[in-house]
Amino acid sequence: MREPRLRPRRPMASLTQEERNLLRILCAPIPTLGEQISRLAWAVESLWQRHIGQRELHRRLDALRDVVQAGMPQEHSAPEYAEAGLQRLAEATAQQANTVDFRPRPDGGSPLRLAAMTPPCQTEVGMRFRKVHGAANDFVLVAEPDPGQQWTGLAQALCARRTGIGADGLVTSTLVSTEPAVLEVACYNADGSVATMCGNALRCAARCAQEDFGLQEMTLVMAGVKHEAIVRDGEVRVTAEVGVVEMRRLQAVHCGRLLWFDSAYTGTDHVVAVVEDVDAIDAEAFGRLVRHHTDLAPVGANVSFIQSVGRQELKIRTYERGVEAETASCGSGAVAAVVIATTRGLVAPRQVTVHNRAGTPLTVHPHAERPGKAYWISGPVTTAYEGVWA
Ligand SMILES: N[C@H](CCC[C@H](N)C(=O)O)C(=O)O
Repeated sequence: MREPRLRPRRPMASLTQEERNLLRILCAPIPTLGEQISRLAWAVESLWQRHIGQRELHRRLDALRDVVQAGMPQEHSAPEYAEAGLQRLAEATAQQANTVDFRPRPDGGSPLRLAAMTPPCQTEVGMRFRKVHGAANDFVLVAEPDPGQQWTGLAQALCARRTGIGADGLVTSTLVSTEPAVLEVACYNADGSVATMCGNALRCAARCAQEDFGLQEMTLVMAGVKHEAIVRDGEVRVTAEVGVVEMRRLQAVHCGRLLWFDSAYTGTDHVVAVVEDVDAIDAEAFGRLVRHHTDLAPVGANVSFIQSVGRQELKIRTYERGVEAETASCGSGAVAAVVIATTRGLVAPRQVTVHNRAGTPLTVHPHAERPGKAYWISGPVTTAYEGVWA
């Protein structure tokens, strides 16, 4: 009988890491019944956390939303609410537009005559402009513009930071009547798109109307919507209308955590997320991703991150659609932030100070006659310089 040839045993130390791992698995002691039960319990628990837990979380959030909605007017929870809201806003807009008197005035002060009286923007050397900013949201403002001018391409050229004047947007302002004082104001984003509402642009237009015509109180019509404006004590305030508000409009993942964005229409589209620390957010990169979120397609939205920093105080950062960058402040965004913060119970429905990147806070307070439907946005406006675009 042949002797079995025994291979010399390799000492453990000479085994490779892979072999050692394999050995550990093969030689693992059979788990006791107790261990088997606890492993099963662990698997069930992690399954619950991952799937059922999420569902439970959503159930609780929905229940919470039901509680919040129970306190809201009945119509807000109906599915038709969003559509009805849009309809109401469209009607209100049409109505408001109709009430602006563009007809020639009996005293002969027709809009045309007024425009002829005011300094036209075109000079022999080029187009006169002012560089104005409302809490560092900066604009090229053209007063009494040429009515035949096409603005899309020109807005892009003027707003270009390296090759133009550089601004977040272009504002044109035309005096329509003096009694009552009404101006037609248009705002174009830096990419040439039309902004249907821009709180800071309106504030800048009001300041320039005060400089040009001595007006202190006036109506500004932007995209067919009337806004009240008051220039007083170094502050300029304008009104913003609030349309549809939708809580938990969309969800996005930030640093592995789910973040809800609520939306509020304040003349233009805004989505707002409440975060613990606005400074820890890359508002430019994350804002851009959310702005292009499929749930917001095709128009997208302005994206704000807000933080509660005390009683009636919020901190905000805003990525602006059309500027396609983070801006230093945003008026309609501040209103959207206050609307959402009020709905979520972070602030009371009174005046709120909104601290922005500019370090020049805007204050937002409910319109006394239309609480919940309109807000005042106040803050300073500065004319940096004037020039001629040749
Ligand atoms: N900065 C503006 C908002 C501009 C909105 C614009 N980016 C748009 O939605 O097209 C403000 O002070 O209200």
